Amino acid sequence: MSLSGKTAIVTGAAQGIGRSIALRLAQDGANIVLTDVKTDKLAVVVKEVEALGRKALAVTADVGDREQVYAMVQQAADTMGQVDIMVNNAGIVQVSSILDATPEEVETIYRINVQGTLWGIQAAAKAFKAQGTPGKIINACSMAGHESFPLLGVYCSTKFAIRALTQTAAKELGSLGITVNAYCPGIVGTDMWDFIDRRMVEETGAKPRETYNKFVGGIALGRAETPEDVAALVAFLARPDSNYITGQSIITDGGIVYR
Ligand SMILES: NC(=O)C1=CN([C@@H]2O[C@H](COP(=O)(O)OP(=O)(O)OC[C@H]3O[C@@H](n4cnc5c(N)ncnc54)[C@H](O)[C@@H]3O)[C@@H](O)[C@H]2O)C=CC1
Ligand SMILES: CC(=O)C(C)=O
Repeated sequence: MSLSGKTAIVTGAAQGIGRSIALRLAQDGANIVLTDVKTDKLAVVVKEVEALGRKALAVTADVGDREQVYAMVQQAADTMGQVDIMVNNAGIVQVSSILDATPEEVETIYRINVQGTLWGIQAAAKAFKAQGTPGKIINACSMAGHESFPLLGVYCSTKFAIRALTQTAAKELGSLGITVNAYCPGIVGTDMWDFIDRRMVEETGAKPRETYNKFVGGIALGRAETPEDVAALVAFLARPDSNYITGQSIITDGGIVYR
């Protein structure tokens, strides 16, 4: 119960990795503010958090909209009394070649992945500062934030950007007692990978599941990552054990990308 009495905000918490992070932080004692654009699915995760004996608050918000992010963090602080941990998990993927990427696609993914993370860092850091408390900011990066992959170039560039934001925020906020780190998963079989696999079929003529299986086949530990594997790293970054770590984008991919 190392997070007992703490409040964590998790964005993109309605499903996939965000849901698992919310449940793991709740198991570790934290009350959870869950935010996403999928209101119905959020309601299910609220019940799951409450079943673990923690308080849960769902706030529908689009992380790409700065005002909505600030309002969500304020609502979290007002309802829970304080916020201590911010997990900027929400993100989307796109599959297109460098030659085919369109302005609309690029604008959308940068608005959600890059600006969404930036607004989350800003709003959380300002809340910690106003409270006069230290805090932990934890961003979703990817192994694709360390190495780029064909047809995922624009997505990878957003994750490289998140690594840069993580380093800079760590340098700027360290004197306030705020740590800023990122988790970098590998191949996690969520809706995101279903989408990547479908688009790879369209783009390359690969058979369904062929791209996913090829990536999984390259993992040193011999299996795909689970959302719970990712949540375990996030839980470490959220608890005092990681207090002397900041500015790091830590790979958890079972052995694909080595840094
Ligand atoms: N699945 C994977 O293999 C990997 C995922 N990641 C990252 O982990 C994070 C979570 O990914 P998954 O759970 O796999 O994806 P997912 O697609 O299953 O879930 C993403 C969640 O984010 C929410 N979301 C999307 N746009 C939003 C917005 N504008 N505002 C608020 N919420 C929004 C969605 O509604 C959804 O609930 C993402 O940042 C992703 O880039 C990183 C490496 C690998
Ligand atoms: C989805 C993702 O982050 C990959 C392929 O690394």
